[in-house]
Amino acid sequence: MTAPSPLPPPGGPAVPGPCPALFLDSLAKAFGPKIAVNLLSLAIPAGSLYGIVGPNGAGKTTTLSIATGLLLPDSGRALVHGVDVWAEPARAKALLGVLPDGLRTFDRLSGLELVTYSGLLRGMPRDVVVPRATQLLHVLDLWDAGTTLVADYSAGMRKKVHLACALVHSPSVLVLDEPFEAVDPISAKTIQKILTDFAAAGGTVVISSHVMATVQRLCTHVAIIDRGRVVAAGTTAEVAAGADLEDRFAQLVGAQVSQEELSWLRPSSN
Ligand SMILES: Nc1ncnc2c1ncn2[C@@H]1O[C@H](COP(=O)(O)OP(=O)(O)OP(=O)(O)O)[C@@H](O)[C@H]1O
Repeated sequence: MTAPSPLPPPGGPAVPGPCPALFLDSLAKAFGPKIAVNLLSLAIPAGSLYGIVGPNGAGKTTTLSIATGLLLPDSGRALVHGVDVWAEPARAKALLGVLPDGLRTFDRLSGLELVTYSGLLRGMPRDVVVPRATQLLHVLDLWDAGTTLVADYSAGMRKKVHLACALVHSPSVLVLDEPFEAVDPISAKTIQKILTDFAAAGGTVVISSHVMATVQRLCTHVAIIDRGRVVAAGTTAEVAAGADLEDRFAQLVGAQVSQEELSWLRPSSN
């Protein structure tokens, strides 16, 4: 077995150009005694499709929430194309499209109403937002839901309609927390194509995911987060180092599949 090549330093490789699309600078966040994000730094290049992976509780959602202005850090900065998310929230948020984890939204609306409302909130004219919302609902296979309220959507449908809300204003940087969770395989492929096309056109996509095969196939770059810190970051090929990303992940976070047997877990005979 060949030894894996040395990893690029945490924080990622040198970024081409003067200004990363998203720059996280020494972010820290604690919830009481729990340190969720521990001086985390990461530079996400413009035009990249950047995967953020890590074990449960590693701090991914907390990091992405800070990066998108949804959660105030204890210290550190997050810059979107050089604009400080906390110093200039309106300017920074205009550049962002966000799919937060466990989003609570105005779900007593139909899909068309919700996506249209998102665009209007972003200051888009109605005659631009309605055709875009309509097209997004068709592409994401939600149009047939018609007047069904988002509150009555399935989990996967909700994920897709919130993705449509994140896309409708055509932002520069998309930050998507678990975009493929609960989504059917055909819709997942559609979403992957949307994201790949968006990045090819110069947009930047940041996704968190637990599906290593998808991250390895889809993402140009990846960061592995563990205990609130970046343990590896760089191009997907650099981080995978010729191995399966899943194996590298396990190696880097020191995780092992539990061998403990649940001897009591047997189909009962009566
Ligand atoms: N609002 C909160 N109050 C208290 N603790 C929190 C809060 N949000 C997150 N935490 C804690 O911070 C840590 C990081 O949580 P976070 O949700 O960022 O992890 P994650 O990497 O997104 O996990 P997962 O992969 O399971 O979604 C966890 O230990 C979690 O319990």
